Amino acid sequence: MSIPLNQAMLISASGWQKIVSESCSLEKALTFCTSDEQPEARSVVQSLLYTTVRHRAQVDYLVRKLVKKEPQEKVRSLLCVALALLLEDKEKPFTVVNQTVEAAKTDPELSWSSGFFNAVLRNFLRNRSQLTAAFKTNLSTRYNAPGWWISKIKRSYPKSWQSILSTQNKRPPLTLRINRAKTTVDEFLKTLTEHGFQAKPIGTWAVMIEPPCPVNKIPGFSEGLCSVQDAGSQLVTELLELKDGDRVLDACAAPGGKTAQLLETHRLDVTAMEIDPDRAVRINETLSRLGLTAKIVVGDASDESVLDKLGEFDAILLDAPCTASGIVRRHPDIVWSRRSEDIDVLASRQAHLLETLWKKVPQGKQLLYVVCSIFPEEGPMQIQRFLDRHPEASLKTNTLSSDGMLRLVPTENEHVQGLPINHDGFFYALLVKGNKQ
Ligand SMILES: C[S@@+](CC[C@H](N)C(=O)[O-])C[C@H]1O[C@@H](n2cnc3c(N)ncnc32)[C@H](O)[C@@H]1O
Repeated sequence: MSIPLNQAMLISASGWQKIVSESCSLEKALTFCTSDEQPEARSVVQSLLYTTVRHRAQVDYLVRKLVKKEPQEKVRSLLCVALALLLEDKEKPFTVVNQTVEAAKTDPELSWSSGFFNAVLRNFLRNRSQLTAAFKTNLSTRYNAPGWWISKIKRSYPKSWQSILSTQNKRPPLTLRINRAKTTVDEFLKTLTEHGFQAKPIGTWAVMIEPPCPVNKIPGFSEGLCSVQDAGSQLVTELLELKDGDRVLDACAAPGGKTAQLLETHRLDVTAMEIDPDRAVRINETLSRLGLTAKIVVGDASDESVLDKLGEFDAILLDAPCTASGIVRRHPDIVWSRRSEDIDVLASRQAHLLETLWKKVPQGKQLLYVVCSIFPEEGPMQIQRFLDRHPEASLKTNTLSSDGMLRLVPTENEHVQGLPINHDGFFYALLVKGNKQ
């Protein structure tokens, strides 16, 4: 390990404090408490913070049970990180206890409490089975999500809500998109095997590496032979019907994963639009590594006057801003940072984007609507309302979806013909103007 565990725990505790008391995102907390110059230390802290957020409801429950008086914020944070590490079971329990005590001793504001950590953590270890058995009696501690989130998934998916919630609380696989412009899946798998990696195909261009590893260790990554992308997110080019020479608008493009995928698939003239200038920079970074180019425009895709300056397009991709309820495996803090009111707010932004972009779709051409959400308001309900308002619009069916709407819920092993095996939650709808089927 690049830094001693006790130091990593102390740093993670400061990040955890930001997440809990300032509702800071995991990504921001990580930037706040670690530096770019120490990538290895950052990756240890990142792993500790992810572990703690994946056990958030459980560690909150344990603190309530094990500590009579609400501890000070800083004490509480280190305790949460330590309890999450014990629940994760990757380190020896007494290593975790000792390292927590060491961490407290090295911090002047915590040194008085080293005995407290020792006592609380040992108490947890003595009563572990009884305390953790209680997790199962409450849905929030069972699935590590707030009550409203669980009720929402339960109402939306009455048959599969449990499997969705438990998949959401697991670590995601490392999935790559193979760059078909430069190699093939078979060729790439061969290279991986030769370098001692375990990998398997899980979608047409999707390969999963087990166990996950830093991307700079993957052979061919820096040469652009592959990119990191969930298998569920890779279906854009299977759905949108494109040919070389087409002009495509990728309306909500940053960080450019799908822009790159479009350009790897065909010789296209792509305009990648993004409202956030900082995020737009990332499109360029994504494309440069792969040796690809697109016209990058910083602007609001729901502003007709901005769109009018861009000319005509043969196809439009709208990968709309959403609650991201489908990608909780990769961003476990989402369940805690989202509020139920966000769903309607985002659904109306999506509807506005759809309305404006639809005007730019020529007769007989397509718009592919995508969200990485599994909430019906952002998916099927959104599209049904759109179709009700637009008699000239229809859904295009395809081999992956018999009604033109593809609803992917997060799964680890579902094997439906044509779809990836292990993927996050996504929703796709392929809309066509004027061509009723
Ligand atoms: C789901 S992400 C897109 C992911 C991207 N397509 C990819 O595959 O890498 C949505 C993006 O849309 C941007 N966005 C939100 N509202 C927008 C708007 N009105 N116009 C353009 N971009 C917008 C967000 O800043 C965010 O970067």
